[in-house]
Order: sequence, then C-alpha cells, then structure tokens
Amino acid sequence: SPTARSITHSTLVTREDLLPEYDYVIVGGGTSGLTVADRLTENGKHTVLVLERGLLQNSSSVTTVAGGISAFLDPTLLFNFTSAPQQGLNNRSIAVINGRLLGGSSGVNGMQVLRGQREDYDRWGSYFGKNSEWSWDGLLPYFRKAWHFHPPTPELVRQFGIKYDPGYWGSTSNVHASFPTFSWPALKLEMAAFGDIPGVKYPSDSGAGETGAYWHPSSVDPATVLRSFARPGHWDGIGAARPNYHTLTGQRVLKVAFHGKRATGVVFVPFDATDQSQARTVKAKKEIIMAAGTHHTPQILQASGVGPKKLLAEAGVPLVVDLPGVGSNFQDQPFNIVPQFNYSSFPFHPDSSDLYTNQTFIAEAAAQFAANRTGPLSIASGNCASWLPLQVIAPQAWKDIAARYEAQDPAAYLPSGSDKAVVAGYRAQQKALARSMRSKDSATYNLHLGGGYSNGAAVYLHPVSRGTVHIDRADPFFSPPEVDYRALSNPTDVEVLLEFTPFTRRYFTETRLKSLNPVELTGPGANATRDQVEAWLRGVLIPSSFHPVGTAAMMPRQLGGVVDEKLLVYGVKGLSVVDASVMPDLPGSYTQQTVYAVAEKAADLIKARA
Ligand SMILES: Cc1cc2nc3c(=O)[nH]c(=O)nc-3n(C[C@H](O)[C@H](O)[C@H](O)COP(=O)(O)OP(=O)(O)OC[C@H]3O[C@@H](n4cnc5c(N)ncnc54)[C@H](O)[C@@H]3O)c2cc1C
Repeated sequence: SPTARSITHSTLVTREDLLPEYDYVIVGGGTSGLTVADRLTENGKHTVLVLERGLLQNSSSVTTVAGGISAFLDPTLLFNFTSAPQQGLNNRSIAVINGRLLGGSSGVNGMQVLRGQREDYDRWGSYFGKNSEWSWDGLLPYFRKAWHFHPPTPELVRQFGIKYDPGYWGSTSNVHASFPTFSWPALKLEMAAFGDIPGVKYPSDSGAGETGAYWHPSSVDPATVLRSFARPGHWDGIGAARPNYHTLTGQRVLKVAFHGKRATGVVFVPFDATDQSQARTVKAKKEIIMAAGTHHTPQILQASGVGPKKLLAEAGVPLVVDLPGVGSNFQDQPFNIVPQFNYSSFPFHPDSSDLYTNQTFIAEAAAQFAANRTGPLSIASGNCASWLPLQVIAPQAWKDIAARYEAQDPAAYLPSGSDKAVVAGYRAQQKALARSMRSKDSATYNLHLGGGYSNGAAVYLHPVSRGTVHIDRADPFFSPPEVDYRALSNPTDVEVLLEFTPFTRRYFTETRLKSLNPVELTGPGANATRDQVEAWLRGVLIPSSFHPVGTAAMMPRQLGGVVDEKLLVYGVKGLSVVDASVMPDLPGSYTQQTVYAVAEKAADLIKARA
C-alpha cells in the first residue's frame, strides 16, 4: 500500500534556469506561499517564482496520517533553534518548531482542521473601523474556497452523533478536510460529558464559528488517506501546464532589495551557505510577497531595513522605513497547562493507548490499513474537542478578570521602551480582547480529546502577553531570529490559567465522567494553593502549540500595524505579507484553516491590483 504520494512536479528550476525578472516573487513556499502562487498562476497572465528554504520532501514521515506526529518527529523537516530564555518560565528556553520543506508547516502539522469563532474575524476588522472587509462574513467565502470538505461516514455519524453542515464548506479545493473511518469508543461519553457543564453548546458544524464541543475534520485526502497539505493541494502536477510558474527550493532568502522605497527584488543564497559570496538577486516587476511564516517574515523584513529604527541601527541595517510593529505583537497558544487525568475504571476497548502498547491490536490495525486504508491508522491527531468561553470555565471569576485586564496600563506589560504606536495597538487589542473575555461566543479554553484513558491536553487560545521576534543584532542574515514569547509576562494570563486547572478537574470529576473514577496524576495537586499552582505552571508550561501569529500585523499604521487591509506593507511600494504573521491576534482555534483562507483572500487582493 502506498506510504508516499507519487508526484508530478510543478516546474522546479535550478539557480541557473531562473529568469532575471518575474511579475511576482514569493518568499517561502509554505502553506500560504503555495496557495497564493497557485492562484496567481492560474490564468497564465503572470510569471511567479517561489523561493523556498526547504526541499521537496515526500517521505512517509510527511505523508503518514496515523497519530499525526511522524513529521513532527523528523528533524530533517523542521527548523532547529530555540527561543530566548523565558523569564516567566524559570528561564527555560523552548524549541521553536516550524516546517522547513516545500509546503511549510502544513507538511508537518497535526492535521487538525479548525476555524475560530465569528467574533475573531470581526475583531480583526474592528481595528480598521466599521466598514472593514475583514470579518466573518468576508472570510467565509474564502474558508469555502480553501477546503474540500468530505463528510464523516454514516456509520461514524450514527455511532458518535457527529453534527456537520456542508454549508460552511466548499468542494473545489485540492486541499482536503475529511474524517477518519473509525474512532475511539470513549469519545462518545467524553463529548457528552461537556453537556453536563452549564453553558456548553454543540454547534451544527465545526466551521460554524461558534464555541462549544464538536467534531472536526483532519487535513487528510480521503482518496489516499495521506496527509493533504499545501504541496499536493496547490503545487503537485499543476506546473507542467503553467510555464509561468517556477519554484526554486533549497534557497534562503536574506533580504528584499529596494530602489528608494520600492521593493524591486529578493537576495538569496543556497540554504547551506554561511556567507553572501553566492548571493543572487531576482527581480519582481509587480510585487514581492512575503510568506516565510511568523518567525521568518519579520526577520527578513528587519534584515531588509523594514522594522523598528532602533533595532535596525543596533544591527547596522540601513533603514528603509521605520515600522515599529515588525516583530512585535508576537503571540502563540500555550499548552501543558492543566494536570493529567487518568481513568481508573475504563470499560472502553479499544482505546488510543492500544496503538502504542497492545501488539496484537497494533498488528491488526496495520493489516486493516494495508488492506483498505481504514481503521485506527486513519486517525491523525484527533477529531474532537471543546472550545469554551471564559465565563463557562470561570463562572465566578470571569467578570473581575476581564475588568482588571481592561483597566491595565497598556504599556505596563509590553517590552520596556515599546513604541507608542505598538502601545496604542495593544490598547485597541486590550479593549477588544476584554470584550471577547466577556463574550459567550468567544473561546479561551480548549480541551482536546484523544480517546484514551489518560487526558489533559488543554490549550490557552487567547493569551494576552505579547512577545517579540528580532534579528540577531550580531548576524541578521544567518543566525536564526531571536524569538521571545515573553510567556506569562502579563499577569492576566496567570489569572486565566489559574482557572484552567479547577475547570478541568470539574470536567473530569463532576460530570458523568465521574463514573470512570478519574485520578489526577500530574500537576500541582488537588489541594495546592493558587501560589503553588502558579509555580507549577511556570515550571511546566510550553508557550507554543505551534500556532504563532502577529509579527507583521494587519492593523492601522498608527496602531503599530505592518500591513494594511490589502496586506501591503506600510511606507514602501511593491511589498506584501500573506502568511500567519498578518493575523493581528489569534483566532479561538488552531491556525492552519485560517492561514489557507487568508491566503486565498490575499491572492484575490493581489490579482485585483495586478
Ligand atoms: C508541528 C506543528 C503542528 C501544527 N498542528 C496544527 C494543527 O493540527 N492544526 C492547525 O490548524 N494548525 C497546526 N499548526 C499550525 C499551522 O500549520 C500553521 O499556522 C501554518 O501552516 C502556517 O503557515 P504559514 O504560511 O504562515 O507558514 P509556513 O507554512 O511555515 O511557511 C513558511 C515557509 O517559509 C519558508 N522559509 C522560512 N524562511 C525562509 C527564508 N529565509 N527563505 C526562503 N524560505 C523561507 C519555510 O521553510 C516554510 O516553508 C501546526 C504547526 C506546526 C509547526
């Protein structure tokens, strides 16, 4: 049975084959970059070059669905660097994980397909006033365009009561969202247990933009049961008919070249170069499109002279435009934030741990998958979870938490010396996020269900601490970016997280799950004081669920924005950003579905000004 997909290449060129000039040069052939490249080359009118740091990788670690982590465990597919020591986390440094291959992080992610709540996208538009085209209604057509939805099998629907509504999805994209053919029996009870908690809803579809508990698809092609990602979705096979589309892999873009304030080209070197002796420049007639992801897009912009004046001066980079927002407003979603619970009476068989411990079950599952690509090995990293508002998880405390947060001096917990535009932007976010904290329709807590006798996989969806991504002042081009999550730097994040543990305990021990005799295994202990819980959090929390956003935020320039509503970089011409870095703040979900939708919209914006 196939473990790797056969590929009809799009046109992979060598450095020697490059044209001297393209209409568009796209920096980064990842999730957003390949989506935009596909759409810009469709009508044959524009020449496009994609420059990608990684290689075309098609090993089974990329394509395998089962468990959803084989790519994540393969270091050849990932960037390899660590964050700044985190003061709020006992000075621990954290691995900064990103996909480094053609297809980017969509080629290594956990394949969970989720979108945020309506309010998230309306909030983005609100930063521009009342008439912004960025809104839930404005993005819904792009969510539909971005995904080809395949409903769950009738058997799975019957067994688990899965609700879905194809009206929230499309069926034309080559990026697929589908369900496994099998799921773990315990999930039915675990999902039902959320209904024992006042205020938890069961929306009609995971894509309805609502809070609650729901089943969601995975980015898996149901025809092959292999990972569906940006490369097969937007690149494989399309190039032969598109001589206007070139891709060059294994190249590290160092900077954007400018003529005055106009971006004219891109300077790049082979990925293993350690100096600029092999640097080449390729020109762009119309636009340079940044799609290198939330960590690398700000690095390249800053190294090009687009960023905070002071940082650039310290790094010896000549200034093109002082844009203090480049690399500020950095956000990701913390996990490892609640105790682990194990059920001591667990009548369900099989369960997900059987795939690791039960040799007979493993052999049967492998045989079933080899025979018809069904069964437990068709599950990626899971398909059901809850996405809950603060007032559901903290019915006593939410009002005070929101009020204290809103009353904060906006500069108090930003990096000292933050530019006044960055502070003003944070003030705008603070007001909007305080509204989200009070809303029944905005999720802050996520508990992911794995179908086993052990659980505690919570994610904090809307942290209010803000970090930074900066060039290494000593070596802006070849050193990795300095990534500082500044985790738990804002005390509101501690206040919110202190509510997560008691709520999780409530879910396991005060709902129908009580019948399974859950035991709290890890964590601060049921009798821990708030100080002890906080100390425990600082010792274990991981500040990234691999959902980084915000470092080239789409916000007004006077609010520290980097790109406008058309995704054009302020203060220069011919330069745009289309990746996750443009999200001004996090959606109440994981990020890939939104990245694809934003990229689809970006392609339309770029075509409209062609
Ligand atoms: C391990 C992991 C698990 C995840 N799990 C999920 C999940 O289950 N569900 C979900 O919704 N989201 C998940 N995500 C997040 C989601 O995949 C990302 O939000 C999304 O793919 C980001 O898309 P992007 O276009 O912004 O960046 P990317 O897809 O990362 O693309 C950036 C590209 O730019 C290239 N690049 C970087 N620097 C340079 C340079 N200097 N020159 C040339 N090229 C460069 C990179 O190699 C990469 O290919 C996960 C992410 C990771 C890393």
